[in-house]
Amino acid sequence: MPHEPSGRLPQPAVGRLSLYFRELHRLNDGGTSHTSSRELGQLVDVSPAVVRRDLSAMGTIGRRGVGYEVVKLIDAIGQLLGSGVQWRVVLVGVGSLGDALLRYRGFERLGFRLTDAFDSDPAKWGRQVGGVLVSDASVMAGRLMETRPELAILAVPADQAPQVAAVLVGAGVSGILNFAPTMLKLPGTTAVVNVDLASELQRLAFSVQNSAR
Ligand SMILES: NC(=O)c1ccc[n+]([C@@H]2O[C@H](COP(=O)([O-])OP(=O)(O)OC[C@H]3O[C@@H](n4cnc5c(N)ncnc54)[C@H](O)[C@@H]3O)[C@@H](O)[C@H]2O)c1
Repeated sequence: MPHEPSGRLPQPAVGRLSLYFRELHRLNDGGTSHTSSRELGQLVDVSPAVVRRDLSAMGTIGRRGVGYEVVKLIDAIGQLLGSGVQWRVVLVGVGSLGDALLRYRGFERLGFRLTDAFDSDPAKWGRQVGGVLVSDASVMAGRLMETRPELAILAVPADQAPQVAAVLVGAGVSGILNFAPTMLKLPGTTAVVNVDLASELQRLAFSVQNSAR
């Protein structure tokens, strides 16, 4: 489970910390040991003052003339965002999107381990996708009681999403990353993040259209 202070951070700050985290990994992979609020700010397109404020809110202060130690910052942000621990993640719906997500190798390093995958299509049962076994969705509830994933990725058609989400919640899943273009009505204790790619494209088109005028 994530460390307690993350609950007190405003969502925009959590979003920025996640971006710093990504860029810090990139710097670390490239052999950079220290960074500055100016460099991090440039990488995620915010001002150095915002970077300093976000990092000091989590108790990390850069040293004048030296900056921030990349590895320590990765560790501190990882702990705060819950990536310092392993999360078990189940994926439901192994279609075009689910298949690509199962094959994506970037989740593991952030502490997200895809443990199970389920689909209602018998043609997919028994397949290994990205090293994860795809099973019959009708046995999902029972299986999840054993593997106890904390998080779920929902990649089923929109009309199927509410009932699949209800089964996930019933099996004790605490958070759902929902790719289906529909709003899920779930108990308040279940966290939901909706990723609606089409509406993001619409927002982008709107920005382009309005900045062109
Ligand atoms: N593919 C994309 O780029 C993309 C982009 C944006 C949003 N989405 C959304 O993500 C979701 C998945 O999209 P897709 O393109 O992978 O669709 P898809 O039709 O290729 O795959 C959906 C999968 O879900 C399975 N499924 C259906 N009902 C199920 C159930 N009750 N339980 C378990 N599995 C079930 C199907 O058998 C299928 O394998 C959709 O809601 C779609 O609108 C997809």
